[in-house]
Amino acid sequence: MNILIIGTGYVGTTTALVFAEMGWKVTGLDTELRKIENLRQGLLYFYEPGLDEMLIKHTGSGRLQFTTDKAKAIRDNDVIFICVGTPSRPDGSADLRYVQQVAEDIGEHMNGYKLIVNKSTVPVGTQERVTDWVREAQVHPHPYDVASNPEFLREGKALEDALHPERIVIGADSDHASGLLQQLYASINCPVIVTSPRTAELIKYASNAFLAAKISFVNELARLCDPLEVNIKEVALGMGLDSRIGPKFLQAGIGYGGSCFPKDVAALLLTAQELNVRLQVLQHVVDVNQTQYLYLLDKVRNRLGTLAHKKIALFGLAFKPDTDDIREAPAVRIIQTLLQEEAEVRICDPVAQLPAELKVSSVAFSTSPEEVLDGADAVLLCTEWPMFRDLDWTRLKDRMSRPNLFDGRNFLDAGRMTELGFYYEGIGYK
Ligand SMILES: NC(=O)c1ccc[n+]([C@@H]2O[C@H](COP(=O)([O-])OP(=O)(O)OC[C@H]3O[C@@H](n4cnc5c(N)ncnc54)[C@H](O)[C@@H]3O)[C@@H](O)[C@H]2O)c1
Ligand SMILES: O=c1ccn([C@@H]2O[C@H](COP(=O)(O)OP(=O)(O)O[C@H]3O[C@H](CO)[C@@H](O)[C@H](O)[C@H]3O)[C@@H](O)[C@H]2O)c(=O)[nH]1
Repeated sequence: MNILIIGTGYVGTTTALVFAEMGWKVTGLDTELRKIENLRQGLLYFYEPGLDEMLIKHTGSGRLQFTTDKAKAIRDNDVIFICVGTPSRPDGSADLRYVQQVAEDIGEHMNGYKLIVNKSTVPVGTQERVTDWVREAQVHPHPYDVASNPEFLREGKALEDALHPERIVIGADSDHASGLLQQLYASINCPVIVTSPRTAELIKYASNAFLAAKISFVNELARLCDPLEVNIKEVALGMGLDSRIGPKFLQAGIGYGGSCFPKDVAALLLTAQELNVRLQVLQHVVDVNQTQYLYLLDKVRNRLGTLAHKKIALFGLAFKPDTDDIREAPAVRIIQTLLQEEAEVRICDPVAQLPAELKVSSVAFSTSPEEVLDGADAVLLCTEWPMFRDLDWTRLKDRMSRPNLFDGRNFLDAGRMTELGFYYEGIGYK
């Protein structure tokens, strides 16, 4: 079977590489020529550890090629994975315009049986809509199946997650389609759930919503830990050892960001609203997350008084370590609020870049921690890049005007930082 991956973003590129690694012949298709030209030369246009080596390996092995020629790519391949973006519309619903475009392209150019697999995160019922869009665009009636195969990889760990997933979910309404998909994934050793497309689509949203809920739960609890003078990290450790709870996603901080949780939680809430079902827990998950970064800023204000004309350094811009992605990053919201309050902001991140709207005179950017700390009234740690733990904090302290350290990820050792002479506050952790 030849595989076509449509959309060469995080998910598409990783999926293409993983199938090439499994020995399949894979083509990556995108509308953006610049991305395709880079990928052909073995160059990634985003930062994701491990992907570049694998890209060079497989563009060289001849198992992986990239193109912008959709008609030929659709004709030449039997299995087509849709990996395009499904961004939020202003009302929070998932914008399916790219999925629809791809479905129509497939319908128009198909020349025989195709297995169309949707990997993008899409609302329940999308498999049926894709089936219709393909049929309506067909020039000649060719047979096809549409299956759902949601992706669970994390940015920063994309390759590891895609090569060693904890489960594969296949939503198909034909044995032929689910059989082909199981054959494609045969060399991956993990539980495979074969279910209906609607169930598969909901499993994806439910998983992200639950993980987001874990984070908001622990974040809210961290706010209680502060006045109780209890350490949230120890509470989370004690809770997480119960296998029914588990230790992961109990790290309190400034809230979740990224291209998935905020968008997918919003889309699930909208689906429920359309069906007159109230998802009250999930609504509260959003409310907590939207105020969590402000909680850190309250701490800074309590310490410094007004933020106007204060020099505030931020360590970390990306929504999490090991990525340059700043979509919905809490750090960006923090910077916007600091600017509204007329603070002077300096930011250090090893790979993420400032977005155009933050390239203003009161914002300075550097990859050097020393530089951003010069004369600072406070430093706010927003992304737990390992490099921030390994810094010579004693030396850094001397560069600051006042050694105030607000750790938005509870990443540094509070005791050690206090011993070094910092005023240290984390989230539910001192
Ligand atoms: N980023 C993640 O970690 C992650 C993980 C799991 C699931 N998802 C989901 O997977 C989907 C893709 O996410 P992503 O982060 O890879 O998106 P992305 O924005 O990085 O990439 C999407 C790609 O699709 C291309 N594209 C758009 N329309 C096209 C068309 N008509 N034909 C060909 N290419 C087209 C774009 O140019 C872009 O390169 C989303 O639904 C997302 O929610 C993302
Ligand atoms: O204990 C935790 C764990 C995470 N986060 C934050 O949560 C956000 C999301 O982190 P993570 O889930 O690691 O990254 P994503 O790449 O957004 O991956 C999520 O979203 C993807 C897209 O749907 C899914 O495929 C993944 O399974 C799901 O983990 C980040 O801002 C983290 O800082 C916390 O605040 N506390």
